[in-house]
Amino acid sequence: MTKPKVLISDKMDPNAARIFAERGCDVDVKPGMTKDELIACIGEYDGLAIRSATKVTADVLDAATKLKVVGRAGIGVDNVDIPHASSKGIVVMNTPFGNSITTAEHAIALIMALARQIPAADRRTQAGEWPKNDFMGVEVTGKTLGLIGAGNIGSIVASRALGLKMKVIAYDPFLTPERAVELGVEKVDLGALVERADFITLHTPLTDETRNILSRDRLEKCKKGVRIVNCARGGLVDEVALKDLLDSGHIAGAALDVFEVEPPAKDHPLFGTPNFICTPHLGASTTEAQVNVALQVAEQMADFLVNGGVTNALNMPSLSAEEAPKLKPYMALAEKLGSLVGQLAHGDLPKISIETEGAAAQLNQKPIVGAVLAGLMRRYSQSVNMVNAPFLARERGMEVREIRNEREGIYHTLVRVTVETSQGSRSVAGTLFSNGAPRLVEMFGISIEADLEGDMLYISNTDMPGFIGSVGAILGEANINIGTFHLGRREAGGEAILLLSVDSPVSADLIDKICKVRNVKRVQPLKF
Ligand SMILES: NC(=O)c1ccc[n+]([C@@H]2O[C@H](COP(=O)([O-])OP(=O)(O)OC[C@H]3O[C@@H](n4cnc5c(N)ncnc54)[C@H](O)[C@@H]3O)[C@@H](O)[C@H]2O)c1
Ligand SMILES: O=C(O)[C@H](O)COP(=O)(O)O
Repeated sequence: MTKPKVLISDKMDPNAARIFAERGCDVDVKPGMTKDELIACIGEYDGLAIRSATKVTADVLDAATKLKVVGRAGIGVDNVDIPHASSKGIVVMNTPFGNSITTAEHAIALIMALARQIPAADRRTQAGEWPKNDFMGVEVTGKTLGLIGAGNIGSIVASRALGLKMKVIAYDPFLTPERAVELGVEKVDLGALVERADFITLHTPLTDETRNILSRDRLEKCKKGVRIVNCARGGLVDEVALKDLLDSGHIAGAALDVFEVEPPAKDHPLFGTPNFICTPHLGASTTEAQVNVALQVAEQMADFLVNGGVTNALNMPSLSAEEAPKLKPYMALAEKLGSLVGQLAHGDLPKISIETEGAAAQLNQKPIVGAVLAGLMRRYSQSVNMVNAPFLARERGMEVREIRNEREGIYHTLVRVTVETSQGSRSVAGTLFSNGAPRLVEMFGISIEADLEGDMLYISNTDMPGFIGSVGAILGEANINIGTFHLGRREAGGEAILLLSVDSPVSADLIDKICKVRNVKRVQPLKF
Protein backbone atom coordinates (compact mmCIF):
# COMPACT_ATOMS: atom_id res chain seq x y z
CA MET A 1 0.00 0.00 0.00
CA THR A 2 1.39 3.44 -0.89
CA LYS A 3 1.95 5.73 2.07
CA PRO A 4 -0.25 8.83 2.38
CA LYS A 5 1.71 11.98 1.58
CA VAL A 6 1.45 15.06 3.79
CA LEU A 7 2.64 18.62 3.26
CA ILE A 8 3.40 20.90 6.23
CA SER A 9 3.18 24.36 4.68
CA ASP A 10 3.60 26.59 7.76
CA LYS A 11 6.22 26.87 10.46
CA MET A 12 5.35 24.05 12.82
CA ASP A 13 7.05 22.33 15.73
CA PRO A 14 9.23 19.44 14.38
CA ASN A 15 7.20 16.96 16.45
CA ALA A 16 4.53 17.14 13.72
CA ALA A 17 6.88 15.78 11.02
CA ARG A 18 8.16 13.13 13.43
CA ILE A 19 4.64 11.90 14.26
CA PHE A 20 3.61 11.79 10.59
CA ALA A 21 6.67 9.67 9.76
CA GLU A 22 6.14 7.38 12.77
CA ARG A 23 2.47 6.85 11.84
CA GLY A 24 3.25 5.75 8.29
CA CYS A 25 3.00 8.97 6.25
CA ASP A 26 5.54 10.51 3.89
CA VAL A 27 5.97 14.13 4.90
CA ASP A 28 7.39 17.25 3.23
CA VAL A 29 8.01 20.42 5.24
CA LYS A 30 7.89 23.57 3.08
CA PRO A 31 6.94 26.63 5.14
CA GLY A 32 6.73 30.04 3.48
CA MET A 33 5.66 28.97 -0.02
CA THR A 34 3.92 31.48 -2.24
CA LYS A 35 0.35 30.72 -3.26
CA ASP A 36 1.51 29.80 -6.79
CA GLU A 37 4.11 27.41 -5.39
CA LEU A 38 1.47 25.80 -3.19
CA ILE A 39 -0.95 25.45 -6.13
CA ALA A 40 1.83 23.90 -8.22
CA CYS A 41 2.62 21.15 -5.72
CA ILE A 42 -0.61 20.52 -3.76
CA GLY A 43 -1.84 17.91 -6.27
CA GLU A 44 0.73 15.42 -4.89
CA TYR A 45 -0.61 15.42 -1.33
CA ASP A 46 -3.27 13.55 0.65
CA GLY A 47 -2.95 15.83 3.67
CA LEU A 48 -2.09 19.49 4.25
CA ALA A 49 -1.00 20.64 7.74
CA ILE A 50 -1.17 24.40 8.31
CA ARG A 51 -1.22 27.21 10.86
CA SER A 52 -2.69 30.63 10.04
CA ALA A 53 -0.25 31.73 7.33
CA THR A 54 -1.31 29.32 4.56
CA LYS A 55 -4.50 30.50 2.90
CA VAL A 56 -6.44 27.42 1.79
CA THR A 57 -8.61 29.19 -0.76
CA ALA A 58 -10.90 27.72 -3.42
CA ASP A 59 -8.18 27.83 -6.11
CA VAL A 60 -5.75 25.94 -3.83
CA LEU A 61 -8.45 23.33 -3.11
CA ASP A 62 -9.30 23.02 -6.80
CA ALA A 63 -5.67 22.17 -7.54
CA ALA A 64 -5.61 19.63 -4.68
CA THR A 65 -6.82 16.65 -6.67
CA LYS A 66 -5.75 14.00 -4.11
CA LEU A 67 -6.28 15.99 -0.93
CA LYS A 68 -8.36 14.28 1.75
CA VAL A 69 -7.67 16.35 4.85
CA VAL A 70 -6.58 19.82 5.91
CA GLY A 71 -5.34 19.96 9.51
CA ARG A 72 -5.01 23.27 11.35
CA ALA A 73 -2.41 23.21 14.14
CA GLY A 74 -4.39 25.74 16.15
CA ILE A 75 -7.94 26.96 16.54
CA GLY A 76 -9.02 29.55 13.96
CA VAL A 77 -9.89 28.18 10.52
CA ASP A 78 -10.83 31.44 8.86
CA ASN A 79 -7.89 30.89 6.49
CA VAL A 80 -9.61 27.76 5.10
CA ASP A 81 -12.55 27.89 2.69
CA ILE A 82 -14.50 25.22 4.58
CA PRO A 83 -17.64 25.25 2.37
CA HIS A 84 -15.44 24.70 -0.70
CA ALA A 85 -13.46 21.97 1.08
CA SER A 86 -16.76 20.31 2.08
CA SER A 87 -18.09 20.48 -1.45
CA LYS A 88 -14.92 18.73 -2.62
CA GLY A 89 -15.16 16.09 0.12
CA ILE A 90 -12.07 17.27 2.01
CA VAL A 91 -12.14 16.95 5.80
CA VAL A 92 -11.04 20.07 7.71
CA MET A 93 -9.88 19.55 11.29
CA ASN A 94 -8.37 21.79 13.96
CA THR A 95 -6.92 21.38 17.46
CA PRO A 96 -9.43 23.29 19.56
CA PHE A 97 -7.69 23.18 22.95
CA GLY A 98 -3.92 22.90 22.40
CA ASN A 99 -3.16 26.63 22.54
CA SER A 100 -6.05 27.92 24.71
CA ILE A 101 -4.06 28.33 27.95
CA THR A 102 -1.23 30.07 26.11
CA THR A 103 -3.61 32.50 24.39
CA ALA A 104 -5.47 33.21 27.61
CA GLU A 105 -2.12 33.94 29.28
CA HIS A 106 -1.28 36.34 26.44
CA ALA A 107 -4.54 38.20 27.06
CA ILE A 108 -3.69 38.47 30.77
CA ALA A 109 -0.15 39.62 29.87
CA LEU A 110 -1.61 42.37 27.67
CA ILE A 111 -4.04 43.43 30.43
CA MET A 112 -1.05 43.82 32.75
CA ALA A 113 1.05 45.53 30.09
CA LEU A 114 -1.74 48.06 29.54
CA ALA A 115 -2.35 48.60 33.27
CA ARG A 116 1.32 49.44 33.86
CA GLN A 117 2.29 50.75 30.36
CA ILE A 118 5.22 48.35 30.38
CA PRO A 119 6.25 48.55 26.67
CA ALA A 120 6.49 52.37 26.62
CA ALA A 121 8.25 52.48 30.00
CA ASP A 122 10.70 49.85 28.79
CA ARG A 123 11.37 51.70 25.52
CA ARG A 124 12.14 55.00 27.20
CA THR A 125 14.20 53.51 30.02
CA GLN A 126 16.36 51.57 27.55
CA ALA A 127 16.77 54.78 25.54
CA GLY A 128 18.60 56.28 28.53
CA GLU A 129 15.70 58.17 30.15
CA TRP A 130 14.44 57.63 33.69
CA PRO A 131 10.78 58.63 33.21
CA LYS A 132 9.61 57.61 36.68
CA ASN A 133 6.86 60.25 36.82
CA ASP A 134 5.31 59.54 33.41
CA PHE A 135 3.95 56.07 34.01
CA MET A 136 1.30 56.11 36.70
CA GLY A 137 -0.49 52.79 36.33
CA VAL A 138 -3.72 51.27 37.63
CA GLU A 139 -4.29 48.17 39.77
CA VAL A 140 -6.39 45.38 38.29
CA THR A 141 -7.57 44.21 41.73
CA GLY A 142 -11.24 45.07 42.17
CA LYS A 143 -11.62 46.20 38.55
CA THR A 144 -14.32 44.77 36.26
CA LEU A 145 -13.20 42.64 33.33
CA GLY A 146 -15.76 42.29 30.51
CA LEU A 147 -15.30 39.15 28.43
CA ILE A 148 -16.84 39.12 24.96
CA GLY A 149 -16.96 35.36 24.29
CA ALA A 150 -16.67 32.85 27.12
CA GLY A 151 -15.68 29.67 25.30
CA ASN A 152 -12.42 27.80 25.85
CA ILE A 153 -10.10 30.79 25.98
CA GLY A 154 -12.59 33.22 27.54
CA SER A 155 -13.21 30.76 30.40
CA ILE A 156 -9.50 30.42 31.12
CA VAL A 157 -9.10 34.20 31.08
CA ALA A 158 -12.00 34.38 33.54
CA SER A 159 -10.35 31.94 35.95
CA ARG A 160 -7.02 33.80 35.79
CA ALA A 161 -8.71 37.19 36.20
CA LEU A 162 -10.65 35.93 39.23
CA GLY A 163 -7.28 34.86 40.65
CA LEU A 164 -6.14 38.47 40.17
CA LYS A 165 -9.20 39.51 42.21
CA MET A 166 -11.00 41.11 39.28
CA LYS A 167 -14.78 40.97 38.95
CA VAL A 168 -15.65 39.20 35.71
CA ILE A 169 -18.73 39.88 33.58
CA ALA A 170 -19.32 38.08 30.29
CA TYR A 171 -21.34 38.56 27.14
CA ASP A 172 -21.82 35.33 25.19
CA PRO A 173 -25.28 34.40 23.85
CA PHE A 174 -24.35 30.71 24.17
CA LEU A 175 -23.26 30.92 27.81
CA THR A 176 -25.84 29.17 29.99
CA PRO A 177 -26.66 30.62 33.43
CA GLU A 178 -25.37 27.37 35.00
CA ARG A 179 -22.03 27.64 33.18
CA ALA A 180 -21.74 31.29 34.19
CA VAL A 181 -22.16 30.26 37.84
CA GLU A 182 -19.59 27.49 37.37
CA LEU A 183 -17.11 29.99 35.89
CA GLY A 184 -17.81 32.55 38.61
CA VAL A 185 -18.79 35.22 36.09
CA GLU A 186 -21.88 37.39 35.74
CA LYS A 187 -23.68 36.95 32.42
CA VAL A 188 -24.65 40.33 30.98
CA ASP A 189 -25.75 41.76 27.65
CA LEU A 190 -23.31 43.63 25.45
CA GLY A 191 -24.73 47.04 26.34
CA ALA A 192 -24.20 46.46 30.06
CA LEU A 193 -20.75 45.00 29.45
CA VAL A 194 -19.42 48.06 27.63
CA GLU A 195 -20.96 50.42 30.19
CA ARG A 196 -19.50 48.57 33.20
CA ALA A 197 -16.14 47.11 32.19
CA ASP A 198 -12.79 48.69 33.11
CA PHE A 199 -11.03 46.15 30.88
CA ILE A 200 -12.58 44.36 27.90
CA THR A 201 -11.08 41.26 26.28
CA LEU A 202 -12.46 39.60 23.15
CA HIS A 203 -12.58 35.81 22.67
CA THR A 204 -15.01 35.07 19.83
CA PRO A 205 -14.43 33.79 16.33
CA LEU A 206 -14.86 36.30 13.50
CA THR A 207 -18.33 35.69 12.06
CA ASP A 208 -20.96 37.84 10.38
CA GLU A 209 -22.37 38.49 13.87
CA THR A 210 -19.11 39.31 15.61
CA ARG A 211 -17.49 41.39 12.85
CA ASN A 212 -17.11 44.92 14.21
CA ILE A 213 -18.72 43.86 17.51
CA LEU A 214 -16.82 46.75 19.09
CA SER A 215 -18.00 49.26 16.50
CA ARG A 216 -17.42 53.01 16.80
CA ASP A 217 -20.86 53.36 18.38
CA ARG A 218 -20.13 50.63 20.99
CA LEU A 219 -16.66 51.98 21.69
CA GLU A 220 -18.16 55.42 22.33
CA LYS A 221 -20.59 53.84 24.83
CA CYS A 222 -17.73 52.19 26.75
CA LYS A 223 -16.96 53.47 30.23
CA LYS A 224 -14.46 56.35 30.02
CA GLY A 225 -10.95 55.04 30.71
CA VAL A 226 -11.63 51.51 29.48
CA ARG A 227 -8.71 49.35 28.32
CA ILE A 228 -9.32 46.90 25.46
CA VAL A 229 -7.47 43.69 24.54
CA ASN A 230 -8.05 41.66 21.36
CA CYS A 231 -6.24 38.32 21.13
CA ALA A 232 -8.98 36.66 19.11
CA ARG A 233 -9.39 37.86 15.54
CA GLY A 234 -8.83 41.10 13.65
CA GLY A 235 -12.07 42.64 12.46
CA LEU A 236 -13.81 42.37 15.86
CA VAL A 237 -12.86 45.95 16.77
CA ASP A 238 -13.16 49.06 14.56
CA GLU A 239 -9.45 49.96 14.32
CA VAL A 240 -9.97 53.52 13.09
CA ALA A 241 -12.50 54.33 15.82
CA LEU A 242 -10.13 52.79 18.35
CA LYS A 243 -7.40 55.20 17.22
CA ASP A 244 -9.75 58.22 17.44
CA LEU A 245 -10.99 57.28 20.92
CA LEU A 246 -7.44 56.61 22.20
CA ASP A 247 -6.46 60.06 20.89
CA SER A 248 -9.45 61.69 22.59
CA GLY A 249 -8.63 59.91 25.87
CA HIS A 250 -12.03 58.18 26.04
CA ILE A 251 -10.20 54.84 25.80
CA ALA A 252 -7.21 54.67 28.16
CA GLY A 253 -5.37 51.87 26.39
CA ALA A 254 -5.68 49.18 23.76
CA ALA A 255 -3.67 46.05 22.98
CA LEU A 256 -4.06 44.12 19.74
CA ASP A 257 -2.47 40.78 18.95
CA VAL A 258 -4.55 40.47 15.78
CA PHE A 259 -5.42 42.89 12.98
CA GLU A 260 -8.06 43.16 10.32
CA VAL A 261 -5.32 42.78 7.69
CA GLU A 262 -2.24 40.78 8.70
CA PRO A 263 0.45 41.86 8.59
CA PRO A 264 -0.90 45.40 8.92
CA ALA A 265 0.36 48.19 6.65
CA LYS A 266 3.50 49.95 7.91
CA ASP A 267 1.49 53.20 8.23
CA HIS A 268 -1.41 51.60 10.15
CA PRO A 269 -3.28 54.45 11.91
CA LEU A 270 -2.80 52.88 15.34
CA PHE A 271 0.98 52.64 15.10
CA GLY A 272 2.64 55.27 17.28
CA THR A 273 -0.59 56.08 19.16
CA PRO A 274 0.14 56.60 22.89
CA ASN A 275 -1.23 53.80 25.08
CA PHE A 276 -1.46 51.42 22.14
CA ILE A 277 0.39 48.09 22.36
CA CYS A 278 0.58 45.36 19.76
CA THR A 279 2.12 41.96 19.13
CA PRO A 280 2.36 40.14 15.79
CA HIS A 281 -0.33 37.44 16.30
CA LEU A 282 1.66 35.81 19.09
CA GLY A 283 -1.32 34.53 21.10
CA ALA A 284 -0.45 30.88 20.48
CA SER A 285 3.32 31.29 20.39
CA THR A 286 4.71 29.39 23.33
CA THR A 287 6.83 26.28 23.19
CA GLU A 288 4.18 24.36 25.10
CA ALA A 289 1.29 25.36 22.86
CA GLN A 290 3.21 24.75 19.65
CA VAL A 291 4.26 21.27 20.78
CA ASN A 292 0.64 20.55 21.79
CA VAL A 293 -0.92 21.62 18.50
CA ALA A 294 1.81 20.03 16.35
CA LEU A 295 1.48 16.66 18.09
CA GLN A 296 -2.29 16.82 18.04
CA VAL A 297 -2.70 17.81 14.41
CA ALA A 298 -0.23 15.19 13.21
CA GLU A 299 -1.88 12.47 15.30
CA GLN A 300 -5.38 13.42 14.10
CA MET A 301 -4.38 13.65 10.43
CA ALA A 302 -2.34 10.43 10.44
CA ASP A 303 -5.17 8.63 12.24
CA PHE A 304 -7.55 9.77 9.51
CA LEU A 305 -5.26 8.99 6.58
CA VAL A 306 -4.10 5.62 7.91
CA ASN A 307 -7.06 4.31 9.98
CA GLY A 308 -10.05 6.42 8.95
CA GLY A 309 -10.48 7.90 12.47
CA VAL A 310 -11.98 11.39 12.50
CA THR A 311 -11.32 13.76 15.42
CA ASN A 312 -12.10 17.48 15.68
CA ALA A 313 -13.37 17.72 12.12
CA LEU A 314 -15.31 20.87 11.38
CA ASN A 315 -17.20 19.47 8.42
CA MET A 316 -18.00 15.89 9.38
CA PRO A 317 -18.91 13.90 12.50
CA SER A 318 -16.14 12.49 14.70
CA LEU A 319 -15.22 8.85 14.35
CA SER A 320 -12.71 7.33 16.77
CA ALA A 321 -10.00 4.93 15.64
CA GLU A 322 -11.80 2.25 17.74
CA GLU A 323 -15.13 2.96 16.04
CA ALA A 324 -13.67 3.16 12.53
CA PRO A 325 -13.08 -0.60 11.97
CA LYS A 326 -16.52 -1.43 13.44
CA LEU A 327 -18.26 1.12 11.25
CA LYS A 328 -16.33 0.41 8.07
CA PRO A 329 -18.45 -2.56 6.89
CA TYR A 330 -21.63 -0.63 7.78
CA MET A 331 -20.45 2.29 5.73
CA ALA A 332 -19.82 -0.03 2.77
CA LEU A 333 -23.34 -1.51 3.20
CA ALA A 334 -24.92 1.93 3.64
CA GLU A 335 -23.19 3.30 0.56
CA LYS A 336 -24.36 0.33 -1.55
CA LEU A 337 -27.95 0.70 -0.33
CA GLY A 338 -27.84 4.44 -1.01
CA SER A 339 -26.42 3.79 -4.44
CA LEU A 340 -29.13 1.18 -5.18
CA VAL A 341 -32.04 3.50 -4.32
CA GLY A 342 -30.26 6.39 -6.03
CA GLN A 343 -29.99 4.41 -9.27
CA LEU A 344 -33.55 3.13 -9.10
CA ALA A 345 -35.42 6.28 -8.04
CA HIS A 346 -36.80 8.61 -10.67
CA GLY A 347 -36.50 12.39 -10.44
CA ASP A 348 -35.65 14.28 -7.31
CA LEU A 349 -35.34 12.64 -3.91
CA PRO A 350 -36.97 15.07 -1.53
CA LYS A 351 -37.27 12.74 1.49
CA ILE A 352 -34.94 10.02 2.68
CA SER A 353 -35.16 8.00 5.84
CA ILE A 354 -32.32 5.88 7.11
CA GLU A 355 -33.37 3.28 9.61
CA THR A 356 -31.05 1.09 11.65
CA GLU A 357 -32.17 -2.00 13.53
CA GLY A 358 -30.42 -4.27 16.07
CA ALA A 359 -26.61 -3.94 16.27
CA ALA A 360 -26.52 -1.17 13.64
CA ALA A 361 -28.73 1.02 15.85
CA GLN A 362 -26.14 0.95 18.63
CA LEU A 363 -23.46 2.57 16.49
CA ASN A 364 -22.60 6.17 15.71
CA GLN A 365 -25.29 6.94 13.09
CA LYS A 366 -23.67 9.95 11.43
CA PRO A 367 -21.10 8.02 9.36
CA ILE A 368 -23.84 5.56 8.28
CA VAL A 369 -26.08 8.44 7.22
CA GLY A 370 -23.16 10.14 5.43
CA ALA A 371 -22.38 6.92 3.54
CA VAL A 372 -26.03 6.39 2.48
CA LEU A 373 -26.20 9.95 1.18
CA ALA A 374 -22.87 9.57 -0.59
CA GLY A 375 -24.10 6.42 -2.36
CA LEU A 376 -27.42 8.05 -3.15
CA MET A 377 -25.90 11.14 -4.69
CA ARG A 378 -23.21 9.40 -6.67
CA ARG A 379 -25.66 9.57 -9.57
CA TYR A 380 -25.22 13.37 -9.53
CA SER A 381 -21.48 13.50 -8.97
CA GLN A 382 -18.62 11.02 -8.90
CA SER A 383 -16.69 13.17 -6.41
CA VAL A 384 -19.33 12.89 -3.71
CA ASN A 385 -18.19 11.31 -0.43
CA MET A 386 -19.22 11.16 3.24
CA VAL A 387 -17.92 14.67 3.87
CA ASN A 388 -19.68 16.54 1.10
CA ALA A 389 -22.79 14.33 0.86
CA PRO A 390 -24.71 15.84 3.83
CA PHE A 391 -23.74 19.29 2.57
CA LEU A 392 -24.94 18.51 -0.98
CA ALA A 393 -28.14 16.96 0.39
CA ARG A 394 -28.86 20.15 2.32
CA GLU A 395 -28.06 22.23 -0.75
CA ARG A 396 -30.60 20.21 -2.74
CA GLY A 397 -33.22 20.68 -0.03
CA MET A 398 -33.43 16.97 0.83
CA GLU A 399 -35.12 16.05 4.08
CA VAL A 400 -33.10 13.36 5.84
CA ARG A 401 -34.62 11.38 8.71
CA GLU A 402 -32.78 8.99 10.99
CA ILE A 403 -34.66 6.21 12.78
CA ARG A 404 -33.03 3.87 15.30
CA ASN A 405 -34.58 0.69 16.55
CA GLU A 406 -32.26 -1.10 18.93
CA ARG A 407 -34.47 -4.20 19.09
CA GLU A 408 -33.38 -6.93 16.64
CA GLY A 409 -35.84 -8.00 13.95
CA ILE A 410 -35.27 -11.19 11.94
CA TYR A 411 -31.74 -9.99 11.26
CA HIS A 412 -29.17 -9.35 13.99
CA THR A 413 -28.35 -6.08 12.26
CA LEU A 414 -30.12 -4.17 9.50
CA VAL A 415 -29.93 -0.88 7.62
CA ARG A 416 -32.99 0.22 5.66
CA VAL A 417 -33.11 3.18 3.27
CA THR A 418 -36.44 4.58 2.16
CA VAL A 419 -36.87 7.32 -0.40
CA GLU A 420 -40.07 9.16 -1.05
CA THR A 421 -40.49 10.48 -4.54
CA SER A 422 -43.48 11.85 -6.41
CA GLN A 423 -44.17 8.22 -7.36
CA GLY A 424 -44.43 6.93 -3.81
CA SER A 425 -42.05 5.44 -1.33
CA ARG A 426 -39.42 2.81 -2.15
CA SER A 427 -37.18 1.06 0.34
CA VAL A 428 -34.24 -1.32 0.32
CA ALA A 429 -32.57 -3.04 3.27
CA GLY A 430 -29.34 -4.89 3.90
CA THR A 431 -27.47 -6.74 6.61
CA LEU A 432 -23.90 -7.80 7.35
CA PHE A 433 -22.61 -11.35 7.51
CA SER A 434 -20.43 -12.20 10.51
CA ASN A 435 -17.31 -11.59 8.35
CA GLY A 436 -18.55 -8.05 7.65
CA ALA A 437 -19.67 -8.76 4.05
CA PRO A 438 -22.68 -6.61 3.08
CA ARG A 439 -25.80 -8.31 1.72
CA LEU A 440 -29.01 -6.92 0.27
CA VAL A 441 -31.97 -8.68 1.93
CA GLU A 442 -35.03 -6.72 0.89
CA MET A 443 -36.15 -4.58 -2.02
CA PHE A 444 -39.44 -2.69 -2.04
CA GLY A 445 -40.77 -4.98 0.70
CA ILE A 446 -39.85 -8.16 -1.22
CA SER A 447 -37.28 -10.52 0.31
CA ILE A 448 -34.32 -11.04 -2.01
CA GLU A 449 -30.72 -11.87 -1.17
CA ALA A 450 -27.90 -10.48 -3.27
CA ASP A 451 -24.40 -9.03 -3.25
CA LEU A 452 -24.38 -5.59 -4.80
CA GLU A 453 -21.21 -5.77 -6.84
CA GLY A 454 -20.01 -4.72 -10.29
CA ASP A 455 -22.42 -4.56 -13.23
CA MET A 456 -25.94 -5.69 -12.43
CA LEU A 457 -29.37 -5.70 -14.00
CA TYR A 458 -32.60 -5.06 -12.16
CA ILE A 459 -35.78 -6.37 -13.76
CA SER A 460 -39.28 -6.07 -12.37
CA ASN A 461 -42.01 -8.22 -13.87
CA THR A 462 -45.12 -10.20 -13.16
CA ASP A 463 -44.27 -13.66 -11.94
CA MET A 464 -44.89 -16.24 -14.72
CA PRO A 465 -43.35 -19.48 -16.03
CA GLY A 466 -40.69 -19.19 -18.76
CA PHE A 467 -39.64 -15.66 -17.92
CA ILE A 468 -36.18 -16.58 -16.57
CA GLY A 469 -35.40 -18.65 -19.67
CA SER A 470 -36.32 -15.75 -21.98
CA VAL A 471 -34.03 -13.29 -20.18
CA GLY A 472 -31.21 -15.84 -19.96
CA ALA A 473 -31.51 -16.56 -23.69
CA ILE A 474 -31.31 -12.86 -24.66
CA LEU A 475 -28.18 -12.33 -22.57
CA GLY A 476 -26.63 -15.62 -23.73
CA GLU A 477 -27.16 -14.73 -27.42
CA ALA A 478 -25.34 -11.43 -26.76
CA ASN A 479 -22.51 -13.39 -25.14
CA ILE A 480 -23.12 -11.78 -21.74
CA ASN A 481 -22.24 -14.11 -18.94
CA ILE A 482 -24.51 -14.10 -15.88
CA GLY A 483 -22.51 -14.20 -12.63
CA THR A 484 -25.26 -14.42 -10.02
CA PHE A 485 -29.03 -14.66 -10.27
CA HIS A 486 -31.41 -13.62 -7.49
CA LEU A 487 -35.20 -13.79 -7.53
CA GLY A 488 -37.87 -12.48 -5.22
CA ARG A 489 -41.63 -12.11 -5.46
CA ARG A 490 -44.45 -10.72 -3.41
CA GLU A 491 -46.65 -13.76 -4.07
CA ALA A 492 -46.99 -16.48 -6.73
CA GLY A 493 -48.13 -14.84 -9.96
CA GLY A 494 -47.67 -11.35 -8.43
CA GLU A 495 -45.02 -8.63 -8.51
CA ALA A 496 -41.55 -10.14 -8.90
CA ILE A 497 -37.99 -8.86 -9.10
CA LEU A 498 -34.84 -10.27 -10.61
CA LEU A 499 -31.33 -9.07 -9.82
CA LEU A 500 -28.54 -10.36 -12.02
CA SER A 501 -24.84 -9.72 -11.87
CA VAL A 502 -23.28 -9.74 -15.31
CA ASP A 503 -19.64 -9.99 -16.37
CA SER A 504 -19.95 -7.11 -18.86
CA PRO A 505 -22.21 -4.07 -19.13
CA VAL A 506 -25.56 -4.56 -20.87
CA SER A 507 -26.12 -2.28 -23.90
CA ALA A 508 -29.19 -0.06 -24.34
CA ASP A 509 -30.32 -2.22 -27.32
CA LEU A 510 -30.27 -5.32 -25.18
CA ILE A 511 -32.20 -3.55 -22.42
CA ASP A 512 -34.85 -2.64 -25.00
CA LYS A 513 -35.01 -6.28 -26.04
CA ILE A 514 -35.51 -7.46 -22.44
CA CYS A 515 -38.16 -4.76 -21.91
CA LYS A 516 -40.16 -6.40 -24.69
CA VAL A 517 -40.30 -9.78 -22.93
CA ARG A 518 -43.90 -10.45 -21.90
CA ASN A 519 -44.86 -9.11 -18.45
CA VAL A 520 -41.62 -7.17 -17.94
CA LYS A 521 -42.35 -3.82 -16.28
CA ARG A 522 -38.93 -2.27 -15.92
CA VAL A 523 -35.31 -3.06 -16.75
CA GLN A 524 -32.55 -0.99 -15.22
CA PRO A 525 -28.78 -1.52 -15.43
CA LEU A 526 -26.98 -0.93 -12.12
CA LYS A 527 -23.32 -0.38 -11.29
CA PHE A 528 -21.60 -0.78 -7.91
N1 LIG B 1 -4.28 35.28 18.91
C1 LIG B 1 -4.08 34.02 18.73
O1 LIG B 1 -3.00 33.58 18.39
C2 LIG B 1 -5.19 33.06 18.97
C3 LIG B 1 -4.91 31.79 19.49
C4 LIG B 1 -5.95 30.90 19.70
C5 LIG B 1 -7.24 31.27 19.39
N2 LIG B 1 -7.48 32.48 18.86
C6 LIG B 1 -8.84 32.90 18.55
O2 LIG B 1 -9.55 33.13 19.76
C7 LIG B 1 -10.93 33.00 19.54
C8 LIG B 1 -11.60 32.21 20.64
O3 LIG B 1 -11.12 30.91 20.67
P1 LIG B 1 -11.78 29.80 21.61
O4 LIG B 1 -10.93 28.62 21.53
O5 LIG B 1 -12.10 30.36 22.94
O6 LIG B 1 -13.12 29.54 20.83
P2 LIG B 1 -14.45 28.89 21.40
O7 LIG B 1 -15.21 28.43 20.24
O8 LIG B 1 -14.15 27.93 22.49
O9 LIG B 1 -15.21 30.13 22.05
C9 LIG B 1 -15.77 31.15 21.29
C10 LIG B 1 -16.91 31.71 22.09
O10 LIG B 1 -17.45 32.80 21.38
C11 LIG B 1 -18.84 32.81 21.61
N3 LIG B 1 -19.53 33.62 20.63
C12 LIG B 1 -19.85 33.27 19.35
N4 LIG B 1 -20.55 34.28 18.77
C13 LIG B 1 -20.65 35.25 19.70
C14 LIG B 1 -21.24 36.54 19.69
N5 LIG B 1 -21.87 37.00 18.61
N6 LIG B 1 -21.14 37.29 20.79
C15 LIG B 1 -20.49 36.83 21.90
N7 LIG B 1 -19.93 35.62 21.97
C16 LIG B 1 -20.00 34.84 20.87
C17 LIG B 1 -19.21 31.36 21.53
O11 LIG B 1 -20.44 31.08 22.15
C18 LIG B 1 -18.06 30.71 22.25
O12 LIG B 1 -18.36 30.52 23.62
C19 LIG B 1 -11.05 32.37 18.14
O13 LIG B 1 -11.32 33.37 17.21
C20 LIG B 1 -9.67 31.85 17.87
O14 LIG B 1 -9.38 31.77 16.51
C21 LIG B 1 -6.49 33.39 18.66
O1 LIG C 1 -6.45 30.44 15.95
C1 LIG C 1 -5.34 30.17 16.39
O2 LIG C 1 -5.04 29.04 16.82
C2 LIG C 1 -4.36 31.27 16.52
O3 LIG C 1 -4.75 32.36 15.77
C3 LIG C 1 -2.93 30.87 16.30
O4 LIG C 1 -2.49 31.10 15.00
P1 LIG C 1 -1.00 30.65 14.60
O5 LIG C 1 -0.97 29.18 14.64
O6 LIG C 1 -0.77 31.16 13.24
O7 LIG C 1 -0.08 31.25 15.60
